[in-house]
Amino acid sequence: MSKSSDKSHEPSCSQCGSKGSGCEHSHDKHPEHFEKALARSTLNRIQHKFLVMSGKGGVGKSSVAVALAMTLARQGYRVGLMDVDLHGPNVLRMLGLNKPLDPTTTHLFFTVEGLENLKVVSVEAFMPDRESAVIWRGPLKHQAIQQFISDVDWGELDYLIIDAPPGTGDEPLSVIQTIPEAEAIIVTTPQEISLADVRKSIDFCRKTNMAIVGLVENMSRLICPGCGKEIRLFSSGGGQRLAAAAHVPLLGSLPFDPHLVELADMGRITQLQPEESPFLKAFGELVKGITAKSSQ
Ligand SMILES: Nc1ncnc2c1ncn2[C@@H]1O[C@H](COP(=O)(O)OP(=O)(O)OP(=O)(O)O)[C@@H](O)[C@H]1O
Repeated sequence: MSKSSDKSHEPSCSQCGSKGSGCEHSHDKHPEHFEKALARSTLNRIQHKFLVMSGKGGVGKSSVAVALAMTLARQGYRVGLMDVDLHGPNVLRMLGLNKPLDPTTTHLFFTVEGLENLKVVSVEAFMPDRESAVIWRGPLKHQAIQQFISDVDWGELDYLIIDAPPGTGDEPLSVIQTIPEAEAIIVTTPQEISLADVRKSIDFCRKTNMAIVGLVENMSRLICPGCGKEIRLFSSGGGQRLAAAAHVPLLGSLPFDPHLVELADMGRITQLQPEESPFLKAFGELVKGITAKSSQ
């Protein structure tokens, strides 16, 4: 089959299933059908979709999403990173992607120097400046998330990592509606106040039929740079207890890492190396667990 006649990647109409001009339904009258079909055609070319979420704010969702995407990309996987934390997007800042996206570009994603197999998309790229607040209600957020899928030229991907805002509101719900096969990676810190909110995230996943890949406990301990002794910053073992009680796997416990804060603040998170960063080092095992599960 010649390339030009290959319609396998063209979206098919959600009403009749025909591709391209073979469809008799009016998509001018119902553009949402076409948008949905376009999103589905894009999603069919992405193997695994993970939503990084938590009931609690500030537990390290973005850090986990970025480090996961970075580690997978370093291992040679084709990775997309999509920031749907519409009110507090941090992904571009952490990666030092400060320049506005070229408005004439058709592919609508950023690439990261040295990690050309990592594509990054964030609402921040479309705001007039980085200080502008997004003041949107649910339907607009839903539309934005759908367009992040349908309008971005993601191409073939092994993994799409989606960074969600805290809680169980519009954004994770829109992700599930747009990407029903998305699976959750839930981030918590060990203290009870965080675990209580995370139980709600687990309940959210169960009520919406979203599969849970597992739980990640972040900031579980500090490794003293002087003597190497482990210091428990918060109460210990919370992630493990919650994982056991909720019957979800504990994917890993990530240590507190001052290097991470420093480099993320400077927009140089890609300079983190597992040899110097206990946080990134712990991702070695975590990614092994995730890739093993996703290849089953
Ligand atoms: N393991 C860690 N060690 C040290 N600092 C960390 C760790 N994880 C996250 N941080 C720091 O904590 C802060 C919050 O992290 P991050 O933005 O990833 O959290 P979040 O859950 O995405 O936040 P939000 O709820 O606002 O979206 C950042 O300054 C980040 O550098």
